[in-house]
Amino acid sequence: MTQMLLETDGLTVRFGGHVAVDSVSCGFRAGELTAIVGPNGAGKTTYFNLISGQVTASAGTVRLMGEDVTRDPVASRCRKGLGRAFQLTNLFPDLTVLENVRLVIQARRRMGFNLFSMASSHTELTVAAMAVLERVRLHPLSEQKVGGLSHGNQRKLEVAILIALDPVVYMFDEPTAGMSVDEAPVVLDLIAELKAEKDRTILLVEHKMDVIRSLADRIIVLHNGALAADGDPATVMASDVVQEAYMGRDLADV
Ligand SMILES: Nc1ncnc2c1ncn2[C@@H]1O[C@H](COP(=O)(O)OP(=O)(O)OP(=O)(O)O)[C@@H](O)[C@H]1O
Repeated sequence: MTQMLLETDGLTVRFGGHVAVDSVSCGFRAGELTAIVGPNGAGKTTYFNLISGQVTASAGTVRLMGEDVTRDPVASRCRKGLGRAFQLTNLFPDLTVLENVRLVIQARRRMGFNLFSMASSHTELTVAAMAVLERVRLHPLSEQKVGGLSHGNQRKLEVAILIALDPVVYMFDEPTAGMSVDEAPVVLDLIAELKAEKDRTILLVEHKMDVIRSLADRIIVLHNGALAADGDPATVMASDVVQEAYMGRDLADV
């Protein structure tokens, strides 16, 4: 059986008396893109926050390649291979697009700053950073300051930074939100390329059905914080649970 890269087991968080994520047990395999769907307030973002470490679990576990990371802070999970697009954008607005990506590659390789100043390593890092920028079609803007980028290009840069980190688990929160119609396909094609690499797993919180249809191998549905459905897209989309959830009726009646 393909290895589970990420697993949550009984993952739960309570905010006061409210259970935002309710005992979610789920495994994510290499080569699989899982869309996480559900109505507003279902717990999708909170589930992502629990996995990436922004929110601490009240109960349950998160395992990354078999290792329990439930108590690890965000940065530690990131080093161990968990990559979430927005959390990584500690972008330096006064540095260029290229410099931002180059710093991430440098940090990943744990090279010292003295090495950075050496011409050979600097050139090698630049080549690697440019290759990443070409993948997101940002290479023509490599010398632009990040602070001056359009919203769509900043989102692309988030994806570039994520690729530069080379995680085993990619987490995307509505990756094309706010992008123009000609910008979105670049990011969606890139996610499809990452999926084709087969040795990663990709989690996608997404509301747009056309995006889900084109990319997802599997859909999980959260409702009131709990796992309401899990399976292949055709079956899940046709299920009562999804039909009812998206029509806003109470799932308790289904
Ligand atoms: N820090 C918090 N403190 C208190 N309640 C919270 C907190 N974070 C989330 N919640 C609540 O948990 C529930 C789940 O919220 P969450 O944002 O995860 O839903 P979602 O499925 O991502 O919704 P949307 O699609 O609107 O983004 C909501 O009722 C929300 O109000």
